[in-house]
Amino acid sequence: MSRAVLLVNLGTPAAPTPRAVRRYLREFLGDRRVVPLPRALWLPLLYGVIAPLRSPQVAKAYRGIWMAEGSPLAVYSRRLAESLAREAGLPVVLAMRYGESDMETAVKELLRQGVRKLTVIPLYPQYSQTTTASVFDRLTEILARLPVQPDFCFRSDYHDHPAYIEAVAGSIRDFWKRQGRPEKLLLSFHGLPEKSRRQGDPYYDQCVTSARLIAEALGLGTDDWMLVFQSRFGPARWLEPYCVEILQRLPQQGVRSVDVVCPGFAVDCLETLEEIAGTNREIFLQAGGGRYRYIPALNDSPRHLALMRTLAEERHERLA
Ligand SMILES: C=CC1=C(C)c2cc3[nH]c(cc4nc(cc5[nH]c(cc1n2)c(C)c5CCC(=O)O)C(CCC(=O)O)=C4C)c(C)c3C=C
Ligand SMILES: [Fe+2]
Ligand SMILES: [Fe+2]
Repeated sequence: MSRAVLLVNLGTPAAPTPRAVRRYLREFLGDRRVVPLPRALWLPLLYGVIAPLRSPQVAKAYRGIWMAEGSPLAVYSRRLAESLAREAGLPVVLAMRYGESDMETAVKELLRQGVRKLTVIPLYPQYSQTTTASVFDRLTEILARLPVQPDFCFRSDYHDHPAYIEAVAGSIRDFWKRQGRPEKLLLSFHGLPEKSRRQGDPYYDQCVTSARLIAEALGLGTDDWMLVFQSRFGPARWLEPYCVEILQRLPQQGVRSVDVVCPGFAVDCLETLEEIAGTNREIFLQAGGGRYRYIPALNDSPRHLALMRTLAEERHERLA
């Protein structure tokens, strides 16, 4: 029986224009897993206020990071999938949860090619109901409508996998070898409403574990690093500490140089390139900081490729 790997990432607007961003935000923020408010309350607000008001400003942010081949999230995800296909010697398909390269087309195409054993790897190292669970829901929704279903293995998370910890720690080590160490390393993860954590989402705990394991692998002391959360959305309380607040405070505490790494992002995207590498640098320097560096995501590096191979092969063994 033929095997294949399906990598799934979040998805991104088709173009850095208000129109394309509006369409993307409607689909993404219209997902109940992302915003679990009553539809009758949320959809009019999303369609009537949030998407129209937010789109022009977010499109401008995308324009600042757009690459010749497209949105960084799509470009790096595609390159990673292509390299994995070459190295692993089996079909690897990339799909997106929202927007172009939809999951349904990808799954149907693999089945048409005779694939009967499918390893699904959402490109989210830490599980959350807003990301991983939404991919699972969509996958099973697609399979539920098919006459024949493949065996499938679903990688719910890899937050403490030694190959993941080593890939991230190794890339930080490489960076420091070339450019020297900072006074403090910030490990910044995408935020989530605090309420999700209270309701049992394991995301926060997994971020804490990943951060601790990465710091341990680097041999860092407690004062050398800090876990923070970025990309807050809306007025509710999100996971703390907020990255922006820490960056404002650190210079007052005598910390002049920081490096920021985002281990929860498999590839660079709007939230790392525009927010962390762009806006937050200005915030730190304005607050009196001296040197601010962003350490890139794993992207299509050999380290990321090795990690993906390990994850793909482990799952295949179980299915064999
Ligand atoms: C309720 C809102 C949001 C939740 C919850 C959320 C969780 C979440 N998101 C990621 C990863 C990414 N998010 C990205 C962009 C993005 N996220 C939100 C909102 C929520 N995210 C919005 C509205 C946007 C779009 C930009 C904006 O309008 O500010 C991206 C980048 C996409 C890209 O095209 O580059 C990623 C990646 C995780 C991991 C997560 C929960 C853990
Ligand atoms: Fe997000
Ligand atoms: Fe953002």
